[in-house]
Amino acid sequence: MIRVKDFLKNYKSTFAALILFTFLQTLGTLYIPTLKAAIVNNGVLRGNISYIAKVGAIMLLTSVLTGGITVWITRMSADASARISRDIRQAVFEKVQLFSVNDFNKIGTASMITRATSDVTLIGDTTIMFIIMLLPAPIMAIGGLCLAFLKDKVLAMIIVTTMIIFLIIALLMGKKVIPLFKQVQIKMDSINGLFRETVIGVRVIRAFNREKYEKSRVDAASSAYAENAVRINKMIAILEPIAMIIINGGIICILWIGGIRAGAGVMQIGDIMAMIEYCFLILIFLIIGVMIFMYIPRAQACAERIDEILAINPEIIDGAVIEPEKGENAHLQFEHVTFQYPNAEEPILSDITFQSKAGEITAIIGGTGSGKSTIANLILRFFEVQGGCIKIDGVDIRKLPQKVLRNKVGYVPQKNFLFSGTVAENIRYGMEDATQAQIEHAAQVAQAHYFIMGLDQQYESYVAQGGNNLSGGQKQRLAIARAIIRKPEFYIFDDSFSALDFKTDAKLRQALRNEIKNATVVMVAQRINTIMDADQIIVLEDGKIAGIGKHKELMKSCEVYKQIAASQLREDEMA
Ligand SMILES: Nc1ncnc2c1ncn2[C@@H]1O[C@H](COP(=O)(O)OP(=O)(O)OP(=O)(O)O)[C@@H](O)[C@H]1O
Repeated sequence: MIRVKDFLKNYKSTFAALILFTFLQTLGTLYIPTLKAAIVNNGVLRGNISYIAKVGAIMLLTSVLTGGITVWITRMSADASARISRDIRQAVFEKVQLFSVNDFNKIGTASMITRATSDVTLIGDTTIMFIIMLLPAPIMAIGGLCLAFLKDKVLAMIIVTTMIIFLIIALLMGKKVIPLFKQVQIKMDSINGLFRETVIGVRVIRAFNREKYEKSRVDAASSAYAENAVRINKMIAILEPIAMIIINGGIICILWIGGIRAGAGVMQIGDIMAMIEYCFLILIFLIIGVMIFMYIPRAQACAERIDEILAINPEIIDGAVIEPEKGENAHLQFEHVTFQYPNAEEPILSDITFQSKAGEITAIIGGTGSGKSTIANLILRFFEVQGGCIKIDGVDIRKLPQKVLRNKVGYVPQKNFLFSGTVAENIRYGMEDATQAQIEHAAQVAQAHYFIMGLDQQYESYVAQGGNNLSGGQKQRLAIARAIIRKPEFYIFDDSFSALDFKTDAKLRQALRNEIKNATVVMVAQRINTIMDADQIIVLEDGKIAGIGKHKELMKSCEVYKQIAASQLREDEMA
């Protein structure tokens, strides 16, 4: 199983180069106070101008080199951060493409979005902050202390003491802040979830005047997030002045004891200056390091959340049969299919058996919640059956690669979903290389051409995300055109004509008849009028087949069908 840390391993050589250059940059930074001390001790105090010029030139060169290295490190690390985030995001996206609906439910849509966006960014950013801000801290501390001990052991001990005091305070704070950091992304999940719901459901919220209620829910989630952030920031805000007090305390001690030692002739003025700079550099780098260190558990939590996605073994696995052979077998067969949703107490479908030949229309009708859409979803293998099997040309669909299976199907879902883009792009979604003529033909069959021509920019008119700038019937017709353009072997219309008026419904079915001659059609419907001329009608009741046959047969033999018909048809139509 691939994990987040494996993506970091791909950048081993970049990290090695960054570590090496960070080491050189830190040494360069430390070398400057050493040179300054030499200038003061041997140049300024002795009036040796040529020494000042010589060492000054070395100092200038060191500064330029260190600056150059810093620019390189910043550029390389930003580059690596962006690439790491890209790699992780791509892997998450690829993995998610294999998920069944159940697999999606294990994480939840809102959390999935937070993980694929802000969690990934945070991992990339923290990796880089780790290299350019945290890594120099120990190098600076060890290098700085070595140089300090070489100059004067007593003053070096002052630096050690300030470091220890600072680290104890940082440790105590870390214990409080780190758990708060771990909470941040979880709180972000709930904000994302609520925002998503309120944006998608904005019309219902307004229609029911529930803005206040929704606002209170969003406010509660945002306040929880803000509270957490405020507590973190308060801690960090305290850390900085404390660190400055410790640094300045250390510098005062160095000046005081250094002054006494310089007076006694044990050390020189330049060395005291160098010690002050070492103390300052070590502690500043330690403060930055500690702050970044506190971010690491948050990034770790993000990595664990992404690992959770990458670790999910997709419930639905591809089979190895590439193409079922067409023979004597029915095009579509359901054999004693039983299905139960996860966490449901009872099966939604029990012992469903029927078959359909190429060129036939099989309609499914039944009460709300009787399992009609579930049958459609099972053909597409969005879920796995628990008992029996579904066959295409005699081959169990579990033996087919999902791509092969779904390439055969033109699916019009119950909830029509369109993508942001143009009308033409939305129809072309069914067939990538469709020509304009094919697009227009599909739209004509779907009875969409007329309304498209009435739009401002016709086939180039803009469709908003989810198709929100179109009416229900217009969306439905575009979704039908998107399925028709595929010229598939199977059509699944899941209650796809419900938003159409009777006249358009009839015209569309007439046009479809000619278009789908050799295809197998499964048509879920609520209206008897829509399915009356189907080759076979399956009547579902509580997930079981209550009757199967043509309209006239069912009107005689199936009580459930008769009841549905009686509720929808006039007496003369019933007769
Ligand atoms: N993803 C799911 N998880 C759990 N239960 C589900 C899920 N989808 C549907 N169900 C349940 O399965 C039953 C059948 O749902 P299905 O959508 O197949 O009914 P339907 O006959 O198409 O209904 P309708 O005509 O109202 O669309 C319902 O009781 C529903 O609550």
